[in-house]
Amino acid sequence: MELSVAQWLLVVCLVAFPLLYEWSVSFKYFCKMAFYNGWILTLAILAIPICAVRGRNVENMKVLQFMLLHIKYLYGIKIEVRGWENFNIKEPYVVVSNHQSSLDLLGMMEILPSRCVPIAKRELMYAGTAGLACWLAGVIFINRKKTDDAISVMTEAADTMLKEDVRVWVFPEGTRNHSGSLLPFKRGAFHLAVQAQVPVIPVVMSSYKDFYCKKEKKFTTGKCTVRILPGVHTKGLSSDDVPELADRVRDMMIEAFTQISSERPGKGPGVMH
Ligand SMILES: CCCCCCCCCCCCCCCCC(=O)SCCNC(=O)CCNC(=O)[C@H](O)C(C)(C)COP(=O)(O)OP(=O)(O)OC[C@H]1O[C@@H](n2cnc3c(N)ncnc32)[C@H](O)[C@@H]1OP(=O)(O)O
Ligand SMILES: CCCCCCCC/C=C\CCCCCCCC(=O)OC[C@@H](O)COP(=O)(O)O
Repeated sequence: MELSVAQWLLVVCLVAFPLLYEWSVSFKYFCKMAFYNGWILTLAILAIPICAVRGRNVENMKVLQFMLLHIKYLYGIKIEVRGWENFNIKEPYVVVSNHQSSLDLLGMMEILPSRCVPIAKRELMYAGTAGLACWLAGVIFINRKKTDDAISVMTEAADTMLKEDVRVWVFPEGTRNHSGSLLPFKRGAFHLAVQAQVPVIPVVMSSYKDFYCKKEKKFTTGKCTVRILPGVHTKGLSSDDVPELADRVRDMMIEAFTQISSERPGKGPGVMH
């Protein structure tokens, strides 16, 4: 049997791809990340018409949550959640969490409370189908390059939280951080909570360094612990109290991060790049 050039190429690809995938840690990393983004963009195509029926509405976040929940199984990531009881508050609140990577979406979807929308950088709105799906689900977009704009969007959010019974999820580090600890906090989330006089609920996701490292191009299966900490009340606080509030919450989160990241013997939060 004679094979054509195209058939030879196909055979080489079919053999080479799995071999390369198994042998090269970084090839595997690129494939897994590309599939992660590609799969989310594809799921968004399905989510858009379902969400569009309701128009822009925070209830659509449930659709996205439901459609994204299976991804942890595709990647063999076990997520253990602790502190569910701390979400048992009927009123609105501000969730603040650490931000290591776009994989945080998995932990976020695992515990996302009802009627809760994340605050995201404006660039995400232009991420094709995912951006449109986020917009339809009521994600609040801020322009990080224009402080005044970002602040006025967040001030408006304080109003919306109370009027429409909405919770808000903020990454107070303001950017992804793989350093093995938490960056200094930006204060927007805490101004928001004080303006709306609602509690801040810190959420901490343990270090991914056992299974994911952007710098080493490593991405294997693994386990992540997500801890929901007790809410910190803001009743009676004013904007003068924001720096102290932000520092207090950050200290609580660093302590929890260090603890849940170093539970297995010989493991610590270490440095992840
Ligand atoms: C099925 C298909 C699915 C498809 C889609 C799937 C997706 C599903 C949805 C998931 C989406 C997830 C999205 C995650 C995305 C995460 C991100 O994008 S993180 C990046 C964006 N987030 C943030 O930046 C939040 C944190 N940032 C802040 O809080 C900042 O403070 C800021 C409000 C943005 C302003 O930042 P900056 O311009 O850098 O200025 P600062 O120095 O921080 O602040 C200046 C000054 O102003 C004070 N201040 C801040 N906020 C307020 C306020 N609301 N009111 C009054 N004053 C405020 C601040 O305290 C500073 O003053 P100070 O004296 O120095 O303290
Ligand atoms: C036609 C246009 C095609 C665009 C393709 C874009 C690919 C993006 C595909 C899927 C989007 C996945 C959604 C993941 C949501 C998580 C977002 C995220 O983690 O954003 C990072 C942001 O918090 C901090 O950004 P920086 O670390 O400051 O940077």
